[in-house]
Amino acid sequence: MGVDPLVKAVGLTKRFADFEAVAGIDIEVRKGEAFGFLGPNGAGKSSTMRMIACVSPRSGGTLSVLGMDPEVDGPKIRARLGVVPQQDNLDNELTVRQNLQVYGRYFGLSRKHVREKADELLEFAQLSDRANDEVDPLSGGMKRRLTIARSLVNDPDLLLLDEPTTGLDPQARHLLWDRLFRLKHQGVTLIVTTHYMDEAEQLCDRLVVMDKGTIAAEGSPAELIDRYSTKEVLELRFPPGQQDPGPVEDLGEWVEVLPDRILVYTTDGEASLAAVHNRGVTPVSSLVRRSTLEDVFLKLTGRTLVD
Ligand SMILES: Nc1ncnc2c1ncn2[C@@H]1O[C@H](COP(=O)(O)OP(=O)(O)OP(=O)(O)O)[C@@H](O)[C@H]1O
Repeated sequence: MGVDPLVKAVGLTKRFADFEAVAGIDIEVRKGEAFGFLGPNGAGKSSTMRMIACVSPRSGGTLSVLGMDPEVDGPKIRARLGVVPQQDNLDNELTVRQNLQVYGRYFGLSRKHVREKADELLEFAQLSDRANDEVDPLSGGMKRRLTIARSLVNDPDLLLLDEPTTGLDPQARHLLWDRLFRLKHQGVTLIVTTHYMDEAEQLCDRLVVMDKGTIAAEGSPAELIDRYSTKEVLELRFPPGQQDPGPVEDLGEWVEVLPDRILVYTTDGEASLAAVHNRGVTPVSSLVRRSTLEDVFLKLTGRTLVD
């Protein structure tokens, strides 16, 4: 017998006037997994997250979160969620520690409990040495870690993260992923939205590829790559205006022509590259790499994730 999913949506829809931002999606998030919504800006990821977070009513379909209906039991559900919004909304006039403590008090937790929890979370967020500093001068990465720490004050059953690393530099992103990875290993169920394929690959056990309010595909990162792409990709760059795919069209299973490069989808990148050279075709540069979720998105939609 299966365990009931923490989130179950059937035909979930969000309309703004006559525009359908979420066009009837079905999802199931299971306990303990890291579930992702991968898609470009405007795909409907945040709109979906806001319905799950019980801050935006659905326009149609059914939705169950932690076994309850957000329309009926919004406050009860919210008390058991941790929410990391796209934009940090920390209180800049309070110290790092006070941000955690004040938030904990909202949940009606005792002062003693909140004090101990704050110490634990400061350590987790690697912010113990900044505990008494104000929030404003912190780096973007530190602020994000504090927002995540704050979302954990009530020991949530489900953590929702909307674009957790957008705007952070690579080092800050890796540090954040490491923290989220730890949470995952502690058994926290995560739902993440992202338009970064590397983030989805790093964090998600299972994800849906979202585009224009609908779900284009669902699976683990490896399954999706296996189903919608080839093992390897040969990237070729040509001088501006010379992106004619003709000479390489038959060197892989299929070829995608982007404004700045040609992608040859192939089982053996080095063999395809050798064939390119044998034909006397000379790209400015070439690269053989493994397939990623970006390739999956391109195959499914004909567009790239990040413009
Ligand atoms: N309050 C609103 N009123 C009208 N349209 C909205 C509103 N909120 C979102 N939309 C539209 O709904 C679509 C989906 O937006 P949503 O924010 O859910 O996408 P997203 O995938 O999360 O992208 P982003 O990462 O940019 O937030 C967009 O076209 C957006 O303009």
